Amino acid sequence: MTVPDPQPGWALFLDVDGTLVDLAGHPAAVRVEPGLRGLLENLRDATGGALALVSGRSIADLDRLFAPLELPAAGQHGAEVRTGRVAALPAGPRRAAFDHVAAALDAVVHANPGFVLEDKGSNFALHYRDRPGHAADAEAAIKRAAHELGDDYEVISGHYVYEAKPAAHNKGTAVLQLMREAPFAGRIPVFVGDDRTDEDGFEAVARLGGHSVKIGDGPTRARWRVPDAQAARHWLEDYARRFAHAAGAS
Ligand SMILES: O=P(O)(O)OC[C@H]1O[C@H](O[C@H]2O[C@H](CO)[C@@H](O)[C@H](O)[C@H]2O)[C@H](O)[C@@H](O)[C@@H]1O
Repeated sequence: MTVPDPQPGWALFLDVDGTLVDLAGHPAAVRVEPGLRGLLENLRDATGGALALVSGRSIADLDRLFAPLELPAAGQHGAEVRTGRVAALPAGPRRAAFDHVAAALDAVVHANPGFVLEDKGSNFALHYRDRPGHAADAEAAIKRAAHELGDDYEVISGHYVYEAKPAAHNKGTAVLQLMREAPFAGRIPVFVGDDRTDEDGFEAVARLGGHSVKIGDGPTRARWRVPDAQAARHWLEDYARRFAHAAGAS
């Protein structure tokens, strides 16, 4: 495990699936471990509020998952960003095209029992975890969806999932946006994540002179690495303990 020496004045950007919660067979089946909400509250206090969830999930989904906590967050891979309590979709989805694409993807799910569709508002995710032999079908369906949604949509892949998302936004653009605002501005950004989409976050914090921590194996642009999500959470617990009274430090 190689991690940066904990310092006061950090702003923390935390991925969710595979980082704060362990992966599960279905998006709704993840378990928020006892103590995780408390850890997030302690980290929020230790960073003077500069703690954000940066996820592929929608912000509404994050709020449901971590209720009653409503933290600063970036959802849908940066397509929506919230500081404080107001969420905004920077580029409103074209509803008619969205409804048509949703119906087409629903038909794909019906034809492929085991596929799971998430309509997140700006992004569509098509999960094939229960039909791993049919990844190509999921990819083709999401490619058709992205094509129909327009040139400004792209396809990304994650753990047994293909997603159609606005190309202009990613976890890196979300970090840069949050870092321009209080209470993040002026702090040293630290991004922790496990997945390919977290690489944009790693790159953004590197540009700002911050730290990037990759969970698990695999190629990465992150500077630091921990073996698994549990090790990352222990490291974050240590940070919260050390700087429990450092709110406002920068
Ligand atoms: O950026 P993240 O917070 O890591 O979110 C990425 C995607 O996570 C969810 O899907 C993944 O986790 C599910 C639950 O463990 C798992 O069943 C699925 O196979 C994974 O792909 C979420 O459902 C997606 O919307 C996020 O984009």
